[in-house]
Amino acid sequence: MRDVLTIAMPKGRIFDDAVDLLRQAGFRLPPEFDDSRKLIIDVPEESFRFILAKPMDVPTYVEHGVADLGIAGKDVLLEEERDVYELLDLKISACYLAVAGLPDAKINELAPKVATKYPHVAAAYFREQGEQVEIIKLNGSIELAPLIGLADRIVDIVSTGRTLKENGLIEYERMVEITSRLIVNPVSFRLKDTRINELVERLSEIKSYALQE
Ligand SMILES: Nc1ncnc2c1ncn2[C@@H]1O[C@H](COP(=O)(O)OP(=O)(O)OP(=O)(O)O)[C@@H](O)[C@H]1O
Ligand SMILES: O=P(O)(O)OC[C@H]1O[C@H](OP(=O)(O)OP(=O)(O)O)[C@H](O)[C@@H]1O
Repeated sequence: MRDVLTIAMPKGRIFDDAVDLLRQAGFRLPPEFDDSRKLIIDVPEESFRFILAKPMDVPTYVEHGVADLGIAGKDVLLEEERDVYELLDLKISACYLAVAGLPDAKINELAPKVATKYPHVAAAYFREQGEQVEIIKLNGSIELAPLIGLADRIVDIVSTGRTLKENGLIEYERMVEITSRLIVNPVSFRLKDTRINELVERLSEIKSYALQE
């Protein structure tokens, strides 16, 4: 009997891209993946169990071993710093992290305030730049912060750039490119290596096929 692999999937933006990728790799995922509120989806024909989690929580499930594998944005992996291995860059849900703010902001603020959903990434970035900042953690609508005077700058995800533009903000610095990654629990990787390597191989084949095009 094949080992069952439990995979933590991020709900939201990445989900559809991740499902498409698994289907392209030849895994038969039932219609529940297209429209369902279920948080656990078993696919016995493929010996998979999927758990549907908040994107920021995926590495937590994998670190604790309740999921063998997970799909998470590089932004989440940088912020969470969990004890997991990154197996593959899936090259889906591409975006980047940037420092942004108002176009006419004063340059020499003393310890400027930085609003972000990514306090650890932001703190590490400004530390490396030798700049002292005060980090303000928000959970969304980050672009509001400079508009209403809560912060001088923001560190946030940019994809099309539309949110910055429509709120009259500009990008100061592009920090790091983001794509989604396949991550694994280190113990699962040892115990279920055959199945996990097969999954990685099938996903890598699509990647190389896509690159040839
Ligand atoms: N334009 C984008 N904005 C935010 N995240 C993006 C974008 N494009 C791709 N991503 C990827 O999608 C992930 C976030 O997905 P999503 O927006 O569904 O979750 P979330 O913001 O954590 O959820 P919620 O809005 O429920 O708090 C990020 O971790 C990032 O890797
Ligand atoms: O460059 P764009 O294509 O405009 O995408 C970037 C925006 O999308 C995300 O917000 P989200 O929609 O997740 O809402 P949130 O503010 O609730 O996090 C992100 O935080 C930016 O605000």
